Amino acid sequence: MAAPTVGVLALQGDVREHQQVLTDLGAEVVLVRTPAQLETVAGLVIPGGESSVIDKLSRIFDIAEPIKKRISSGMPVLGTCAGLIMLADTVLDAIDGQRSFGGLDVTVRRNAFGSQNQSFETELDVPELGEPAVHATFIRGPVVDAVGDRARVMAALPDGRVVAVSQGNLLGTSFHPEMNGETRFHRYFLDRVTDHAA
Ligand SMILES: NC(=O)CC[C@H](N)C(=O)O
Repeated sequence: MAAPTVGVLALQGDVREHQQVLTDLGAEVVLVRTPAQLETVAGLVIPGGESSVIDKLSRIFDIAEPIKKRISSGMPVLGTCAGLIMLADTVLDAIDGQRSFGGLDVTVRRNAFGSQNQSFETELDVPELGEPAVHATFIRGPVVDAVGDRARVMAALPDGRVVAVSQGNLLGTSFHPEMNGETRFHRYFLDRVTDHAA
């Protein structure tokens, strides 16, 4: 089967890191900034960065509504860190007027682990992905404060704080798998893309 064509939302954030992982996994990658580019992709990665900026630019570029429509119609999406915030139905500690695309039945709290210099890395058990544990980098990441009926916890820290969730074709992580040579989340995403296209 031909390699799936997937997009990385390229308004702001660590776009290149995601592009690299996806390309290494054999996907065709389009950097998405316009609704026309969005139409060419079968799935979308929303990178880490600053969610309030991604939100603002997505509205300026008139791509926020088209993304919401694609999410409602089942397009697979992987969001990391700011990307998870953009996927969450409810965002706490949002900057004034900040909106998300939504889709994931969760409430996230921005910057829940403190400031940039409180960034940390840890080994995270993600039962669905098996061994070895995921080496997870947290950089001013959000925490998932509440998980609604439609969403599912994929991973939590030992203290119980939820840091990875999925719902149908949507997957969000508080951390940055794209920064550690971790490919299993992107594989999971690409599998959803292949299944959705079938
Ligand atoms: N590394 C990140 O993506 C940080 C997310 C950022 N704190 C935000 O609110 O969007």
